Amino acid sequence: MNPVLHVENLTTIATRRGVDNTVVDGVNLSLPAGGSLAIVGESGAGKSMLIRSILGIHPPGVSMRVSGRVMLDGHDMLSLRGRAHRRALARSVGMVHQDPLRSLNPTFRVGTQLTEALSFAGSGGGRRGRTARAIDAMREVGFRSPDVESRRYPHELSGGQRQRIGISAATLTEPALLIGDEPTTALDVIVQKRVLDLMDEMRERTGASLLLVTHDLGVAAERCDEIVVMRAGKIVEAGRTTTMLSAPTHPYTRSLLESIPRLDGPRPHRLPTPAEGALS
Ligand SMILES: Nc1ncnc2c1ncn2[C@@H]1O[C@H](COP(=O)(O)OP(=O)(O)OP(=O)(O)O)[C@@H](O)[C@H]1O
Repeated sequence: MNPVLHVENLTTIATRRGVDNTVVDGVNLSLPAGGSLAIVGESGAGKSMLIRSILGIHPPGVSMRVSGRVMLDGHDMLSLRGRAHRRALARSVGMVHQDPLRSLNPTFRVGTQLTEALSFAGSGGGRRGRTARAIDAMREVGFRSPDVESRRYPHELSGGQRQRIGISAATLTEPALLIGDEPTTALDVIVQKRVLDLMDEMRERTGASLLLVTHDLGVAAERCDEIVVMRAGKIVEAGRTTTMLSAPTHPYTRSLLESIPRLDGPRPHRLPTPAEGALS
């Protein structure tokens, strides 16, 4: 079976104020249809830049030169431009952000945002059909009175409810790939578990594959079949979760594992920074 995402030798040079920085350095990875892959690494490792490079979404004010190959759900992403690129993203990718307020428009009711997402992805059924689908989708993510709640603005919902709308919006069009970009970092552990459970449930329902970006190796291990570990733009280790946890080969992965706080173990040490050069 073809992988839903296949990345070959992806390299990104970001230029800001005339200074070049290789933020993604020769990355290769493959995610099978229905599978789950976590990208872990400390802050600045290049996780966000990798996702941006895969999706072709560049931060404002930064020029990014991306080379290599990205096949996503049959789309040759690096060759797409303009409307074709936006359509491919809308059809094939759903994204859950750390802060759902970033992805929701504060000036539109949440129900309208869901129907607009359906419309943009080319979903049929007319206006009425799309509204009914949006209401159903809200019910699927646990809203009890979606007729009423769909008329609320994002700021009128709680943080947990907004994240549920975020997950609903990301899975509504049944994309082949669901990306969680630190989706639970800002949440307490109880809500964190609920959000991750809901993402798993929606994946089961739609058959989507999961690419989970996290600095939390514990979350990665619990939710994903495979893990890649990034450091300074490169993948330093990749493999099945069980293998990596029981027999990590790279010193950096071992340090990440040792830095997970445990109730029964010694207090973890701070990881050395790349500049300290203790690991390579
Ligand atoms: N807008 C930008 N312009 C230029 N370089 C950037 C920009 N954003 C990040 N970088 C650089 O890209 C590299 C990778 O950063 P990135 O944000 O991808 O790391 P990350 O692993 O996602 O970290 P975090 O977990 O903190 O989000 C870093 O060296 C960073 O300084």
